Amino acid sequence: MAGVKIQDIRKSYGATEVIHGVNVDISDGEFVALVGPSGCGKSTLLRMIAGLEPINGGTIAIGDRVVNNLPPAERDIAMVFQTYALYPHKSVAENMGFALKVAKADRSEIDRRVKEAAEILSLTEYLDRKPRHLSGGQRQRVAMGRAIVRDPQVFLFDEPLSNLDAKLRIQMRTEIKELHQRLKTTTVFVTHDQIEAMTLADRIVVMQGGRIEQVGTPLELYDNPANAFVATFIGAPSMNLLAGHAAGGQVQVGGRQFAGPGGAGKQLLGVRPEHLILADDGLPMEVKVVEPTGSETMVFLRFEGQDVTAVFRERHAFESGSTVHLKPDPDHLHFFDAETGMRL
Ligand SMILES: Nc1ncnc2c1ncn2[C@@H]1O[C@H](COP(=O)(O)OP(=O)(O)OP(=O)(O)O)[C@@H](O)[C@H]1O
Repeated sequence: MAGVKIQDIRKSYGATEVIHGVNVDISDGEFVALVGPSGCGKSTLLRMIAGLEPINGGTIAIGDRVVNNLPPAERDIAMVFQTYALYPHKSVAENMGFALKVAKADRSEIDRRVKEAAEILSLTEYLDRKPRHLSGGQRQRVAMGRAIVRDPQVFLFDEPLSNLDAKLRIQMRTEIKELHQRLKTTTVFVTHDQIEAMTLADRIVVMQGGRIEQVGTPLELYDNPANAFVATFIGAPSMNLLAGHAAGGQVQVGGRQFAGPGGAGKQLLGVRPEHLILADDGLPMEVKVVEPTGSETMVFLRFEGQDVTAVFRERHAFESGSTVHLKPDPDHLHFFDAETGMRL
């Protein structure tokens, strides 16, 4: 096994630079998720680790080998794609063993490894089937099986769950997590789904516009987002950002004062939906839509021209159009500079 060290990596397509000097140090055995909105460069970064895209600057090392100029086959990695990329005319067993066959491994060794991977992934009874006779989840497992049999130093996943329906996605997410707990192979997992990143990863790299916004454990990002972008990207529903004005150590929002971080001028008061409390001295907000999910009540509101979301553990039957008073929990406030978005 091996870690992955990414140092000052740059990537351009023609004259346009799309990755602007990225640094990430992934430990041996760690599960790291790359997240960010569409076009932020996460797939490009993954493909550079895989050797599928040339690098324009910086170095990538897997273990103690700099791999910049090594072709994919010599990097000791295995990649699982969104489309699974299975051979339609080969059986599950042939798909899973193909890379070993190409590498001229012994027939008995291939059989042994394929059987072992099939066992881990509950695919044993499907080994003779063709991919078209499998469900989406089973195909996904074959794609993972193909990666496992090679026993690589690093697994690279490029949005592997995005073709599955919601229920299967959650099931496969758990399977991937169990697999990682069992094999402890260093993993880099690209997704645009922050929940997937939160639930799977040891650490998350949040990207935007070809740059890293923040790297941290899921709860570090949730509790201490470095800026307003990370604050709203991590967590669903998103953190509310209320326009405020800072002076004399206080931040004024809607005529109420909150103990702030200091400074003067425009600031954003960040509060997560679960940290809005019903209170008579709360901020007056207009109820737009109420969504009861059974386990909780999600409420969409308007406050001084801004959209606000609140989530309650209890059931509430608020009338649409009515006014409720909600107070940001003083123990869970976040403040950001309104101009730069940086945490204060
Ligand atoms: N072959 C290419 N030629 C030119 N520009 C490209 C090429 N491939 C990607 N890009 C650009 O590079 C940037 C990063 O793309 P990338 O696919 O890595 O983003 P992403 O974060 O993975 O997005 P998505 O979630 O939509 O897949 C985008 O602006 C994209 O338009």
